[in-house]
Amino acid sequence: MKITVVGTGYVGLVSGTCFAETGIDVTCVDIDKKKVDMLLNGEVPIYEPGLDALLARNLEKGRITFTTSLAKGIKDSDAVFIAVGTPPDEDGSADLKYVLGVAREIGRHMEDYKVIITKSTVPVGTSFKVKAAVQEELAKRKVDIPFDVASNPEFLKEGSAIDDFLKPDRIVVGVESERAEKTLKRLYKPFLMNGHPLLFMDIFSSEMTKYAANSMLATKISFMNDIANLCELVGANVDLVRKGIGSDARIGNKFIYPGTGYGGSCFPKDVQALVRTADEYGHSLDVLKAVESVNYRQKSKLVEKIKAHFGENLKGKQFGIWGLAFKPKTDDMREAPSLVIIEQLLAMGAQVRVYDPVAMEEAKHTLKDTVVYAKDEYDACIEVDAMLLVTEWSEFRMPNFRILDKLMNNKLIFDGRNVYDPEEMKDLEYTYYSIGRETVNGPKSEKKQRVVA
Ligand SMILES: NC(=O)c1ccc[n+]([C@@H]2O[C@H](COP(=O)([O-])OP(=O)(O)OC[C@H]3O[C@@H](n4cnc5c(N)ncnc54)[C@H](O)[C@@H]3O)[C@@H](O)[C@H]2O)c1
Ligand SMILES: O=c1ccn([C@@H]2O[C@H](COP(=O)(O)OP(=O)(O)O[C@H]3O[C@H](CO)[C@@H](O)[C@H](O)[C@H]3O)[C@@H](O)[C@H]2O)c(=O)[nH]1
Repeated sequence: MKITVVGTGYVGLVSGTCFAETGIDVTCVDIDKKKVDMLLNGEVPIYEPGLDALLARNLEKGRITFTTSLAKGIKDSDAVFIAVGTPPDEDGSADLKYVLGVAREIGRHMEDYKVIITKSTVPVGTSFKVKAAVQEELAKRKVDIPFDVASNPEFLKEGSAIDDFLKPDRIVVGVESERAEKTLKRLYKPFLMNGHPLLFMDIFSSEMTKYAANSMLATKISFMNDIANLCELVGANVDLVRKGIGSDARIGNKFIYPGTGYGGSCFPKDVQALVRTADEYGHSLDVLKAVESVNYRQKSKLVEKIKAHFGENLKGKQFGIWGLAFKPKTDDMREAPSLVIIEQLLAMGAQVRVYDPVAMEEAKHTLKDTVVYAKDEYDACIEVDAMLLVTEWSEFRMPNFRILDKLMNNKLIFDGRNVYDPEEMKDLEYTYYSIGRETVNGPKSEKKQRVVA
């Protein structure tokens, strides 16, 4: 079986490589020549754990190749996956120009039957726009080549993308013909052998499932951030509350970690796009509107604590930031909370030193020369007035506090991911702010009035 994947970003490259791993013959197409050249050399342009080795193996076996020519890429393939970006348009809706551009190009070049599958995250009804675009191009060519469209949203997470793809909780496929269903069943057969469910449904429901899934996960996070903020006010500990509610199987213990707000290339844009779609239908998604506003507020949470500690003017103060990427195990800086935090600190006159194990180069595109790029986490703390932990990389979990004590001007930490144990911070005599927990060794005015029965 031969397939083509158009777009070699996080989704296209991981999908293509994982399909190749099952023995399928894969051609990946991208308009970015530099990327294609790198990939042909076995160099992976993004940081995704395990991807280099998997790609190298499949390149060596000749099961995967890369090209900038879609015409060449789709020749003889049974299925074409569209996995290009769908960034937010000015009004928050998904911009479909890349997806529909690829659809038109497929229509211009296809010579035999294909299933054209939209893997990008797209609003309900987009697969039919893809169908119309292909049909239009075939009509211009005055040819009648049969094809089907299908929807197969992707649920992988950055940082664990390969595992998520090879061992998915489920595979969702929207189809409107038996022929397309048969092709996709064959394609996903190796995954079914491991017992992962393949859910066939109509195309509208499949497209909607992707937005509903991301919106539900974003809702859990914003809910927990709101509860964490209340925990601080009433003197409760959100870590205990999280464990207390997470052990109820109906709630579940995943995606209920409070922090500095959700970021990344998916949740912010997908929640926004679903709200926008609903508005277009005259339906207000009030829950999701609240999810967005809580998330917006949460990104300023650490800076609010800094303001309460130091006051509004941070001139002459220096801060060390640990972690820049929107989450650990990725170099993706899209919608990273660190960017909001740094912008606010700089606006208040502070100086900032930053360190991230893999996202420094990506971060430079946005932060340019506004910050000092440290060589490691300790270098980021030289003569700083406080350290801010923003991304919970595992290497930040057990720092050598004796070294930090000597480097920092103050023993002061603002932890945006609740990585450290407040009891240990107390023993080490740090002033320690975290999310949804009592401040350790904080100013006296911080002490909360507990409600006593
Ligand atoms: N990143 C994720 O974790 C993730 C997970 C699930 C779903 N998604 C969705 O998948 C889609 C892709 O996301 P991504 O993060 O992989 O995007 P990305 O920006 O990393 O990659 C998109 C790629 O498409 C290429 N491209 C653009 N136009 C093209 C064209 N006409 N022909 C060939 N290539 C073209 C770009 O050069 C780029 O390499 C989006 O809709 C996203 O919402 C992303
Ligand atoms: O309990 C949690 C879990 C996550 N986050 C934050 O949420 C954001 C997104 O994290 P995650 O979902 O792990 O990463 P993504 O790679 O953005 O993956 C999401 O977005 C993808 C693109 O649509 C989907 O495919 C995935 O299923 C979905 O989890 C990050 O900023 C995390 O820090 C929290 O604050 N608390």
